[in-house]
Amino acid sequence: MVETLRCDVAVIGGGTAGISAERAARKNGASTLMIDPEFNGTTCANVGCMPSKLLIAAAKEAHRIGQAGLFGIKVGDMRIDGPAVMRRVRSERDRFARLTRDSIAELPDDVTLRARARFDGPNRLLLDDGRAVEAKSIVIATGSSPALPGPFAELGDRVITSDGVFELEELPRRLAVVGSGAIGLELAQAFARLGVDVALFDKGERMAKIRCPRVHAALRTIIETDMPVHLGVDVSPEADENGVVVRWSGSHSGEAHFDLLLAALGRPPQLDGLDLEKADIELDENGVPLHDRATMRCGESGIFIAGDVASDLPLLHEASHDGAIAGRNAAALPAPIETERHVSFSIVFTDPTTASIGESEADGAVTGHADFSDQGRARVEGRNRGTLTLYAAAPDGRLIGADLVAPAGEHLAHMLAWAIQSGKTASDLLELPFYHPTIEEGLKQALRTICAATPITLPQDQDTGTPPGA
Ligand SMILES: Cc1cc2nc3c(=O)[nH]c(=O)nc-3n(C[C@H](O)[C@H](O)[C@H](O)COP(=O)(O)OP(=O)(O)OC[C@H]3O[C@@H](n4cnc5c(N)ncnc54)[C@H](O)[C@@H]3O)c2cc1C
Ligand SMILES: NC(=O)c1ccc[n+]([C@@H]2O[C@H](COP(=O)([O-])OP(=O)(O)OC[C@H]3O[C@@H](n4cnc5c(N)ncnc54)[C@H](O)[C@@H]3O)[C@@H](O)[C@H]2O)c1
Repeated sequence: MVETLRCDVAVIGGGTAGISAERAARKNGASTLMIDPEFNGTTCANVGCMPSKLLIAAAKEAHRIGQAGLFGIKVGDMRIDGPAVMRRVRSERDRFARLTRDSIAELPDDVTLRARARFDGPNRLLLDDGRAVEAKSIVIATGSSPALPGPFAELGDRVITSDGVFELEELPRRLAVVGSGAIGLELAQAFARLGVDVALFDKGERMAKIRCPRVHAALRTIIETDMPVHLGVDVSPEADENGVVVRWSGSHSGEAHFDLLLAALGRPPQLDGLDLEKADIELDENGVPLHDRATMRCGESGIFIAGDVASDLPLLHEASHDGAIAGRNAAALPAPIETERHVSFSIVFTDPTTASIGESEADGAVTGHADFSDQGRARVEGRNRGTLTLYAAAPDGRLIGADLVAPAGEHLAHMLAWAIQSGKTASDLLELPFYHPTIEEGLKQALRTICAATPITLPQDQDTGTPPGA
């Protein structure tokens, strides 16, 4: 006889989205169970956001020291101690991971189930420990995992993904990075700035899904100062006695030798083994349950989805928001509440920072540009590289999106995302104070272009001149 556990809301997956869903469901009065085979802390803490930012922090430091000469400061020979760099990445990473595990350990005892779950019906799950769970509603929060297609997988120990890269004891001498999305770009630049001989490849023509050609061209120029970039190429990797030989063809062709290949080829949702055919929900062409982003509900069912597995915006803050929405609505079934979603934005932690916010050059959108190569504060700091394109709706001049690669880009991206979500126009922003001398002043150029291109007026009570270097 199968032991069957019962609850109001069962959550499959104990990562960021699952933890948030369980918390929201319990807060809304539901009895909950959260199921995960490991409860090993989140992807973000173990192999995602945090270790990648730790590696980038080391690279940034090395780069800054390398730039010291620009300011007349002589620092002598810099030596990068690769094993020490990787040790700090891991020890700080382990601390973050431990904190996420501690927060799971603090949950009431009867909430967590250490097992792998699969559907046995729309309201029933089977666990790999032989037990079953019956729930009024179920939240799928199983995350995503790195893609490693055939020719890459065949490289054996000569290929790594983001799951293994932070375990390297030593920095490789020569590294091929295939995939110029967020993961590939961030890690390629970090390793290059730590002295690794890196080359970056992508079958596509656009890095980090940047929409504006002008911003993309600036990004490419910046990345090419750190490494060769091969876009629009088919990559054929092959293991040899010294490492990996990479041959490429397409927009151009060539061959080069590396010690290791980092595959950053996307992260498909983790749906294998969930037996979704028994869940009685509709799937899209990629097998992802169709769902409404306002409720995270799958059709009219009692099943909800949250985080990377939903394949909407595989980002940490979205996973956490998805989870809160799904958990609350799973508890509120059958009366889900619609939530207006945040303006979308993604920040890629290159130096300078790359970001895409909101919508792009939709029909009739007006664009404004700002260039940071001669911007005052950026020049003062020797960080004067990058450009920004703002998109505004015509004819009202309401800001709808932006693409940028710019110094202080993560802060500009937040300001712009908040302004867009608040429905501000270019003119509204120009009425706000801009401190001098700051990187933020660089925005004025783009905002003024938008005012000039739309019927909205430049604010009458503001100076339209520019302080030195603004
Ligand atoms: C290298 C890297 C860098 C990143 N950097 C950033 C960044 O800077 N900013 C940002 O916003 N995002 C970043 N991300 C993305 C971010 O980490 C993810 O969007 C986020 O962690 C997804 O959370 P999740 O809850 O969906 O998945 P996870 O945290 O992976 O949780 C999924 C859980 O489901 C469990 N599970 C799977 N199958 C089953 C099953 N059948 N039964 C039970 N449990 C199951 C797994 O064990 C896992 O614990 C990065 C990702 C990577 C890889
Ligand atoms: N800073 C951040 O917020 C951050 C950082 C890292 C990751 N992430 C999240 O993780 C997700 C996954 O990141 P990712 O970079 O792996 O995926 P991605 O989908 O962003 O990029 C994958 C890239 O690999 C290329 N590619 C795929 N197959 C290829 C092949 N066979 N040969 C050559 N190129 C190939 C694609 O053209 C694409 O440019 C991102 O979508 C992002 O949401 C976010």
